[in-house]
Amino acid sequence: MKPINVGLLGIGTVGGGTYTVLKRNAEEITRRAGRPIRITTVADKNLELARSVAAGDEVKLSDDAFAVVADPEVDIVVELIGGYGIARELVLKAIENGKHVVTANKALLAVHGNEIFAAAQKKGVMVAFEAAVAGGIPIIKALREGLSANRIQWLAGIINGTTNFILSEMRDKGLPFAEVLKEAQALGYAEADPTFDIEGVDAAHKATIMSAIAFGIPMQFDKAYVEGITKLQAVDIAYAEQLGYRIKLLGIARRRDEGVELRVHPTLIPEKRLIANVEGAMNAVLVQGDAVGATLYYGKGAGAEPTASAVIADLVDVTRLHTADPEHRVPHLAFQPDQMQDVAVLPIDEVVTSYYLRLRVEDKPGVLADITRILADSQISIDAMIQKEPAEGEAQTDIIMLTHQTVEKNANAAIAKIEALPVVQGKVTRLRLENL
Ligand SMILES: NC(=O)C1=CN([C@@H]2O[C@H](COP(=O)(O)OP(=O)(O)OC[C@H]3O[C@@H](n4cnc5c(N)ncnc54)[C@H](OP(=O)(O)O)[C@@H]3O)[C@@H](O)[C@H]2O)C=CC1
Ligand SMILES: N[C@@H](CC=O)C(=O)O
Ligand code: NA
Repeated sequence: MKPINVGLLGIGTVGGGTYTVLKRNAEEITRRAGRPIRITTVADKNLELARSVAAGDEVKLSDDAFAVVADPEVDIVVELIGGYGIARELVLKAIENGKHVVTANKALLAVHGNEIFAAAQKKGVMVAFEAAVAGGIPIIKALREGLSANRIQWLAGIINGTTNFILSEMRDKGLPFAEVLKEAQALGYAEADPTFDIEGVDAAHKATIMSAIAFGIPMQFDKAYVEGITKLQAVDIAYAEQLGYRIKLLGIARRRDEGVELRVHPTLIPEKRLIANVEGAMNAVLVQGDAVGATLYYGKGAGAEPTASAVIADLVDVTRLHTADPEHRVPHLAFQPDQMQDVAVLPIDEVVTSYYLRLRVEDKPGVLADITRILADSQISIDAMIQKEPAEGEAQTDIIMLTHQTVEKNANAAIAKIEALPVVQGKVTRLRLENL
C-alpha cells in the first residue's frame, strides 16, 4: 500500500517523541492506519538535533519549514514548533497548499483557531489537534466522538502538567516554587515561555478548545478568566488540607442558562474526589454529560512520548479519513460554522461558585459576629470555619471560612465590606471552591 507522506516541522520534545514512536511502532501503526505513515522530511532550526534524531534514516532534513509546507510530495504537515507567530503562517500556508495538518499547538488554536478551521473547511483539509489538550489523554476524541450523544453540562480539568507537578512537589517535598519549576522545564513539561504554565494561560488555551467542542461555540480565549498559581500561598494550601480539600489549578467550562463560564484558577476540591488525587505531571478531565453522567479521563498531559501518542493517533485518523468524501467529514470542532451557538462567555463577575476566605483579624470579641453578619446580609452561607488561637505574643489571628455557592460579584461586594472593617488586617485571601 502506498505510504502517506508526512512533513514534520520541529523535532524538539514532542517532534522527537513523535519521530521515535512512529519508527518504533511502525508495524502496528501501519496496520491501524491501513497504510504506512512515512516521515519524508523534517524541518528544524536546529539541524544538528534533527540529524541526531534521524541518524541513519532515509529522511530529508531542512532548516526551511516553508519549503516543507510547499513540497508537493507531503500529504500531512505536523506542526510541532509552537507559538502564534511562524506556526500560524506555516499552518495557513500548508492548508492553502491543500495539506492536512496535525498540531499540538494549543496556543495557536485557542487564539487563531477560528481563522485556521475556516481556512481548512474552505480547502477541504483536516486539522487534527488531539495533542493540544491534555497531551496523551484522548479527550478531544472523547468530546467529539465518545460523548456525542450528550448535551455536555460542564467539564473541569487539571490540564497543565507543569503546575500540577509544581503543586504536588511543593506539597509532598516542601520544595520551593522556583526549584520545582526548573525541574519541570528540565523534564520537558513546561512551555517555551513557562509563564504560560504558571500564570494559567496554557490551561486557558486548552479550556477554550474544549469549550468550543463541548458547547458548539467559537474559540473565545480572549473572554476566558485566567488566574495562575503564582499568588497561591503555602498557608492556604495547609488550611485547605485541614478542612479536607486539595488545591488544584482547574480549567472549567460550564453551560448556564445565561451563557458559558470559561475560567482557570486555583480551586479547592474535596480531597476524597479522584481528581483531587491527581499528582505530578498527570492530567485529568471530568466531563458531565446529560445522558452519561460524570466521566473522568486520566493520563500523562505532557512529555515527549505521551504527547507523541496523541500526535500519532491524529496521523492515523487523518490517514484513514484521507480518502473519505470531504463533504461529509465531521468538521474539526464537530460543528459547522453556521451551527455555532450564539452563547456569551460570562464575565467572571457572573460566575457561580463557592469560596475559601482567609482573613487576618484582631483577636477581639465581636469580630466574628461582624464578619458573619456581612456574609448573612449578602445571602452567603458558611459551610465550614476555622478560627485559630493567636500565636504566642500576637494580637492577631487567622479566620478561615468556606462558603456555599454565590455569584462572584456578590462575593466581591461582601469581601470589600469585610476588608473595610477596622478589625480586619489587609486583604482577604479568596480562593474558589468546586464540589465537583
Ligand atoms: N512539551 C510538551 O509536553 C507538550 C508540548 N505541546 C506543544 O507542542 C509544541 C512543541 O512543543 P515542544 O516539543 O515542547 O517544543 P520544543 O521547543 O522542544 O520544540 C520545538 C522545536 O521547533 C524548533 N523550531 C523553532 N522555530 C522553528 C522554525 N521556524 N522552523 C523549524 N523549527 C523551528 C525548535 O528549535 P530551537 O530550539 O532551536 O528554537 C525546537 O527544536 C508546542 O506547541 C507545545 O505547546 C503540547 C503538549 C505537550
Ligand atoms: N506545558 C504543558 C505541556 C502540555 O501541554 C503542560 O505543562 O501541561
Ligand atoms: Na489529548
